Amino acid sequence: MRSVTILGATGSIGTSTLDLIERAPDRFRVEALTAHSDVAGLAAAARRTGARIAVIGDAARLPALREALAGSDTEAAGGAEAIVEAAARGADWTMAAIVGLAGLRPVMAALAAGATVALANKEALVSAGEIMIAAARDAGARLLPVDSEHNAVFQCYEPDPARIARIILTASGGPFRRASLEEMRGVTPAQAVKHPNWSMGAKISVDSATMMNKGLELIEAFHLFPVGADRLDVLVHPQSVVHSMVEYVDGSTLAQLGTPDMRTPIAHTLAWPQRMETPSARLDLAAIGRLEFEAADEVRFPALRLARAALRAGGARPAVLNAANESAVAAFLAGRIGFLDIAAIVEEVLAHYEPDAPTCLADVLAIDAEARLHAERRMERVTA
Ligand SMILES: NC(=O)C1=CN([C@@H]2O[C@H](COP(=O)(O)OP(=O)(O)OC[C@H]3O[C@@H](n4cnc5c(N)ncnc54)[C@H](OP(=O)(O)O)[C@@H]3O)[C@@H](O)[C@H]2O)C=CC1
Ligand SMILES: CC(=O)[C@@H](O)[C@H](O)COP(=O)(O)O
Ligand SMILES: [Mn+2]
Repeated sequence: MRSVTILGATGSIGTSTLDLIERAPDRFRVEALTAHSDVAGLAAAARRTGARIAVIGDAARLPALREALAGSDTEAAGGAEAIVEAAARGADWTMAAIVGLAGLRPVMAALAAGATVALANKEALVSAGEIMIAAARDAGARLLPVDSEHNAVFQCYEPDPARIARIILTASGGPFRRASLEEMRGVTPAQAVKHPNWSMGAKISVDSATMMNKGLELIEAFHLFPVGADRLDVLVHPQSVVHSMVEYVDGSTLAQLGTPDMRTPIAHTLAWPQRMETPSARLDLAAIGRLEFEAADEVRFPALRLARAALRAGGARPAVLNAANESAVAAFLAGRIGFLDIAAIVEEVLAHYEPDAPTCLADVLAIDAEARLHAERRMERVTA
């Protein structure tokens, strides 16, 4: 029986992971579940799975969690530090599905404990790339990619960069794939979170709409698959059926296909190196009929250009890009700035804040905090 921990258990990835685990109670035992504010969702999941500990990040909600878990065998804890401690308990397999840089310290703690970490939380790897990869290597921990594109590449990847010509990340193009810049100017948060193919949390849905998601994924791929930035490409594929491709020097291109259901890549990391059954709908290519592909447009989607530049520049640029983007997306979702302001704010922060490359986790956290202050100052100007 394998022990599992789910960081971000109440979110879109977290609940898909729980769904798989709860279908196979004889194979998995839940060590820890964490959430930020959703006490009811966390307590219900802990009761269903018999989790050893449930942690709520917002410490003010710990009394409510204790009450919701009264009479159960699950221990309750609260606060950001308690999430890090839960991650460090060293489950056999840990799902990293906290959204944003808030997930970085828990991921690093899980890696330091030598866990196998299934990584959905791309923002952590984007910001702390080299530091996280080195930490995993030093602890003998394993990072398995959950993000659908990276999981697809992982399934097609022969780890010899000399054999790989290109890694091609597919992108749906998001809800505004065909929209003009003028049309995008006035879109609302409700329109932006309506992804055409995937059901996901609000932040990543907005990232898909700006295509910053694909930019973050380029940086994520750079760290997971060391073939060099020049061999990473993006291709728009509106159906999200081909999840990504690896082109080899002999002209072979391998792709992984499936219906857009994250339970498939999650199950791949949960059972790896074996396979397990999932309830994901099977692919019916005859019913789909045709698959379409087109080039990405970095003029209408400047976030992609900014992320590519940050990837090429390296150093602190990806951490600054990510922090500014997280701040701007939160402001957009709160109705404080417009949709096109997101990339504009990120570009301005990148232009005015150029710290040295981080060499440790504390550096990454400091750069992240400072970049958010820069973004906040600029957003105050936009909204004044
Ligand atoms: N959804 C998807 O299909 C995919 C997601 N990803 C990545 O996976 C990650 C999770 O995405 P998704 O599941 O969509 O996000 P959701 O917003 O649905 O869920 C986020 C989870 O993180 C918790 N959380 C939020 N803020 C904090 C915080 N400050 N401290 C601790 N926990 C926190 C939430 O708790 P609470 O519910 O209490 O707020 C929730 O459990 C993201 O990095 C995303 O980019 C990658 C590929 C696909
Ligand atoms: C499910 C998943 O992995 C998301 O990252 C998804 O890829 C988002 O779709 P976009 O291709 O629109 O960014
Ligand atoms: Mn993805």
